[in-house]
Amino acid sequence: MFPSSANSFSPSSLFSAYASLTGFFMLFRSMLQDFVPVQLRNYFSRLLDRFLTPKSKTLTVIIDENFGSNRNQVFDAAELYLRSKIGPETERLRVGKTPKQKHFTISIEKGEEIVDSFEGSEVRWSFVQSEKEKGEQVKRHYELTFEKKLRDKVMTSYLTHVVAESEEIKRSLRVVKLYSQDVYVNDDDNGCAGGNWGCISLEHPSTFETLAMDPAAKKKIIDDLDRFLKRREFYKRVGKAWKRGYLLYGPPGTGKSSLIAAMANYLKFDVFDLELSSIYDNGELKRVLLSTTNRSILVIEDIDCSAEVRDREADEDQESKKDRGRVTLSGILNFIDGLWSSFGDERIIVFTTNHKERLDPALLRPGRMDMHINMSYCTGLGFRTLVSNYLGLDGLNHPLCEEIERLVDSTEITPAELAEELMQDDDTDVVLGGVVSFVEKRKLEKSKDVSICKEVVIKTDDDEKQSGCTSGMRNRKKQAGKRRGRGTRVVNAITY
Ligand SMILES: Nc1ncnc2c1ncn2[C@@H]1O[C@H](COP(=O)(O)OP(=O)(O)OP(=O)(O)O)[C@@H](O)[C@H]1O
Ligand SMILES: [Mg+2]
Repeated sequence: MFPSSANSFSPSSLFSAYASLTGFFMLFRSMLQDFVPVQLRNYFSRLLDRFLTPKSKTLTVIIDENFGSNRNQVFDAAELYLRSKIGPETERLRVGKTPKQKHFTISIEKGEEIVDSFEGSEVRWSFVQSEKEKGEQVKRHYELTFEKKLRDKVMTSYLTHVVAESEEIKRSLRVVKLYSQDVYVNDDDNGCAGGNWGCISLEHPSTFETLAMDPAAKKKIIDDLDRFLKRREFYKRVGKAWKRGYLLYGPPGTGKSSLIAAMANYLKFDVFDLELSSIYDNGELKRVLLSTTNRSILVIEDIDCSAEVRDREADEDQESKKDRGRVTLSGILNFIDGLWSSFGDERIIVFTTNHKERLDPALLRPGRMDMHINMSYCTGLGFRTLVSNYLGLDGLNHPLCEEIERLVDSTEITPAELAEELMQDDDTDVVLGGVVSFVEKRKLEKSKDVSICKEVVIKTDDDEKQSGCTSGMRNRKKQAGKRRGRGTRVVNAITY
């Protein structure tokens, strides 16, 4: 039927060979359709495909936007993670912003590819979005492509890394909230948790960089916070609630509230500002505290000014008389390290006071508050930080700064007072000249004050006892100026 050699091919013989071959395949196909079941036919067709299609060395993982009826956590994590991987080779991006967002949100456009490397291996991401059909929702997914041999590494370590990194990014983008019982706004769009707390965004600009404080003490606090965050497993192992307590004490205007804001901005923890005087009794305290959220800082300012929590023995007497309708120190201690302390995770509790000596020893006993931080009068180094904050100046570069630092070191003057002086004029020389006269005047006043105090020492003590708390926290702040210059000089000391 076929010619024996290539030389003997003629157009007519070729045509007849082609016709008979085609006839054979048509006959074979109709026999196949008539006698071979469809499943077997499909099987052979797939087998043939497998042998004929060249083998791919890569694997592509599809990450859909939704997982069942829920959002797919890996998709959301990839969306955030890939924002940080957008490089100069990307040609099309999407940008957007809601009225409440502070920053633009940038994401990759469909069809764009991003190359990422992880422990020396390369993976490729691309974003795919289906065209919108009538009545259908747009479907979006990421395709993650990598060499097949990397399958285990990508599916375990790499995806875990993507999720962890995205959590970190989320944390850094988070807007910190300030919760209070006195605020009636509770804007869910703003990410406020429910409960009986009102909430606004914490716009306090204080950070550890802007805080005028002894650098060593500042570092100790930052290290302590870092250690606390990393110790989830440790707290579990030793059977302790994952909490940390700080007692901030020192004269008015030395930065206690600023330090709390700096902590919140550093950790991206919300702040719950608890005004004890607005709480009716221990029962309400319990309800209020239980509605606080994880990763938060509970602040009780001027703890010495809550008369009920100054003396626990008196509390106990009162309790025995079934005197209800007030918050007691025992009620608070129960939440610090009593049975109720184990509620929630990653909680920080901060108490502030201007009069540590007036606190109940039960509050001060070792282990109750983990760190006692003395926020004291400004030091020369602290002044240098203020100069950089307020004048944008390296203190070493101005001839007056050295003199002021020396003066500040030997005078009891608060960072708040110096901050006020540093805002008096736009001209740096005028401002610093003003600071010199202000500090010198204070020094003089102080030396006169000491001689007067020596004469009327008993009266002054009484005054001190009566002043602080009875006038209430807010009034006390107004009095702060009058009481400037009192107290011992311990510079930002920390005790555990
Ligand atoms: N250590 C500091 N570093 C930088 N700025 C400070 C510092 N201390 C005070 N200030 C400035 O003074 C203002 C008042 O300080 P802050 O409210 O933090 O003091 P406080 O110790 O909480 O006072 P009070 O005991 O009256 O509550 C701050 O807004 C800030 O501008
Ligand atoms: Mg304060």
